[in-house]
Amino acid sequence: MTFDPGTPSADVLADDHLLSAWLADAAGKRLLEVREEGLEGKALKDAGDLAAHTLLMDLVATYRPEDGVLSEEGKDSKERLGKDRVWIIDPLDGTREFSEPPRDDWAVHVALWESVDGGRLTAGAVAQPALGEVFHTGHPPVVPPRDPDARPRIAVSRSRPPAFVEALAEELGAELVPMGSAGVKVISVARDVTDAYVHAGGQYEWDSAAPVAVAAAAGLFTSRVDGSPLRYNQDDVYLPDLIVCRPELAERIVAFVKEHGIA
Ligand SMILES: Nc1ncnc2c1ncn2[C@@H]1O[C@H](COP(=O)(O)O)[C@@H](OP(=O)(O)O)[C@H]1O
Ligand SMILES: [Mg+2]
Repeated sequence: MTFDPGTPSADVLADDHLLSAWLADAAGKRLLEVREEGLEGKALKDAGDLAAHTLLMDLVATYRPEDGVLSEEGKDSKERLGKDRVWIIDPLDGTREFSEPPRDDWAVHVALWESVDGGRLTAGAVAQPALGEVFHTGHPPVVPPRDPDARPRIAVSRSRPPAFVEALAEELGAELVPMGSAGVKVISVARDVTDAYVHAGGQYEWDSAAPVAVAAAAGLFTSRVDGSPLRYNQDDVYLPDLIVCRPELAERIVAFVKEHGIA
């Protein structure tokens, strides 16, 4: 049987924060079901991408029919560039890890960009279905304080860690913590599993929009690696690098990149 997300309550429908969380949760539950269908490898990855994308497109069209959409798995209609509200969605981030049960480092990303203040993320949710958790801007994670003398931890890709992050870790006396999914890495900072996620070399708006919305709502520092703001709903959706970290680490990380670059 295919998972039925039901209908969001009136409270959820009236609030973009809660709706983003509801959408991410629904797609996550669908993905848990796909993971039980006996598929493996590429077939499992493809089935997951398609099931979560199809469900989210249906739900956004039903509950926010006027809004634009940018999804990793959909064709990019440039109509979104004329919209005041655009949902930026990665139906399954960490596809590789999704296809390696029982790994839990994969996520569903649902963000809302609005044209206010020159354009910015206004709501977002990251579901980690295998943990049974949805992190969202309606009730942002509370980042616990950390001993300033503790060794910093930096989240990196488990399959393609950028070389410069190793040099950065050495400079900061930090340890690298490999894991899958951009969303899981960003949220690991909010959960105090790590203190920073630094990435360069390639990514797209959907990989970071929802996680960055949640991180910013939790009071974390977010920027491009050169310290400039992350911008979303652009014509070109390639957004190859980012920093998400505890505010107290930001200056040193940006200074390191300025001095050494990312080559
Ligand atoms: N160099 C690169 N170019 C393009 N996308 C990249 C990338 N490095 C990471 N990503 C994307 O960022 C997400 C997290 O990757 P990683 O786990 O290696 O950090 C993945 O998203 P998807 O799983 O949605 O494809 C991956 O495709
Ligand atoms: Mg992704």
